[in-house]
Amino acid sequence: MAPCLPRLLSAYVACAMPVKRKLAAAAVGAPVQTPNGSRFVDCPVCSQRVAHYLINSHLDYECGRSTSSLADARTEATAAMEPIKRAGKSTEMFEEISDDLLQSAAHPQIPTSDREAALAQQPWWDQTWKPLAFVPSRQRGRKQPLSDEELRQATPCELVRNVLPKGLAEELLVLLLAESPSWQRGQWTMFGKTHAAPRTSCYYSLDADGEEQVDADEFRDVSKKVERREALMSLRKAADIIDSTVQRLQERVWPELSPRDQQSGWRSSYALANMYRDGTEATGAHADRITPLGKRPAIASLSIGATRVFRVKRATAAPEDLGSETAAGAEKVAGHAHSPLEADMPSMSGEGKQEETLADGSASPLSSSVGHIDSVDLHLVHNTLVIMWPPCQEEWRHEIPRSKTVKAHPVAGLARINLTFRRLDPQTATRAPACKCGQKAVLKAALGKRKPPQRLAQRLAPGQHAYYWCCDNTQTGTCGFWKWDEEPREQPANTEEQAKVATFQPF
Ligand SMILES: O=C(O)CCC(=O)C(=O)O
Ligand SMILES: [Fe+2]
Repeated sequence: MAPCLPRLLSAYVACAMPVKRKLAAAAVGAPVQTPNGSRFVDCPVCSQRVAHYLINSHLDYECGRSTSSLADARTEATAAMEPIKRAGKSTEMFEEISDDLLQSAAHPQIPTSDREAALAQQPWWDQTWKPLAFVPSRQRGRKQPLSDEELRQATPCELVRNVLPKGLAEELLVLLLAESPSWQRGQWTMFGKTHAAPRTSCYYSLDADGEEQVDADEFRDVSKKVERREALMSLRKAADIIDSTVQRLQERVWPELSPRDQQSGWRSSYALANMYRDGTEATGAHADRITPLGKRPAIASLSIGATRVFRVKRATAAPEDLGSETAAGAEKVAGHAHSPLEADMPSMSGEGKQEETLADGSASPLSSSVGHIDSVDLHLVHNTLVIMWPPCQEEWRHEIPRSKTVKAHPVAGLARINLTFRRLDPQTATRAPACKCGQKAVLKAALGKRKPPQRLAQRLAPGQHAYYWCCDNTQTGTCGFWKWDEEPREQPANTEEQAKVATFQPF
């Protein structure tokens, strides 16, 4: 009987958890609004005052669990260091991260809204609030700084500084630095030649919902070489905070979101981790594949460790739209050492090919204050989140260029770890047609000269893109399969009333 007890207990806890959360959520009173606009609720279990959008995360990870989460964090850290010790390498760097750091991960979080409110009171040019976004100036060799607001207006990207509590960001960094030696280098074959990605990667599952339906390798964002693992506890904690952050900010870009995100609030289902050991490792210009994510995905990208430049550039048409498929595109991809398996289309950054208007014909949203901007460099310091809102994957490309001047992090040195939190869309992934090679076709947004036929154009709402499916066989060459996607986006819920109904409720 006795050996069954722990199992029974854990089964009880697993069953009781959602009940505890539901009961507790039902008992949460109306949020209290502070003069700076932050909203808090009192936790009905431990009475702690928590930012209202963090109550679920608090109930799941924090409430009454600080001692056990500290113990869990220690166990995880020790386990993560094992492979390094076995390989005879020094763990000194990790041990420098003292108990204090692990303990701070178990302390109640500083409500993000409070911290943001305090930071927002400082002008963005203040010493402690350095600009992180720059428009490269080709004429004078000087870069023009952008405020975070200007960045939001000029691109579909948004920066969130200090997104995680400090202790959690450092705990995550230490754990992932320890894990990363076992990550894989993606590989892809092009015209019979195999290339290795100039970085190592790993998938971490956060929510298995629907994953089993799209487990086929062809839906993966990167090469089949890259493994998928269960997320570590600290990664789940981070994902929770990132989900809440994205949900809190999504109101501003409401009409741009996919109907699914409008209805249920964005939340991540997996994270793709990348490790760049130093400035020689990179990611070439690409857009993330939308086949596994659905149209108009939002992607949240966390940087920890060394500071690297993240460059976003307006996309022109896909190479095939410009009639320059294969050789030129392949060369560009090889030049960036970037896998076409993870890129929807190679970057066509050549000046003169840039469009003056967005793909839907509308003018750049920021023409008035910072002008039409084609390219922005974001200096991603430790613990910064970049949210790529739609239509970033449709109309822009992003990259981490190689660099000789990487700003080191005290713990990670020149190494940077990136986690892109993504939401799987099993519906889009499973309706992909098969191409003539017998593989699943991939979904792409039509840009530039590729205009949809009248019957499809009529069904598209203003600003909505047309999409097409095409063969993505780079190994033995494309079979030429190509087909318009006949399923236009549902009407977005863009009236105030609809928006209210559909806005994600924290519980
Ligand atoms: O490292 C980064 O910030 C970008 C990574 C990326 O674009 C990707 O994994 O698709
Ligand atoms: Fe990407």
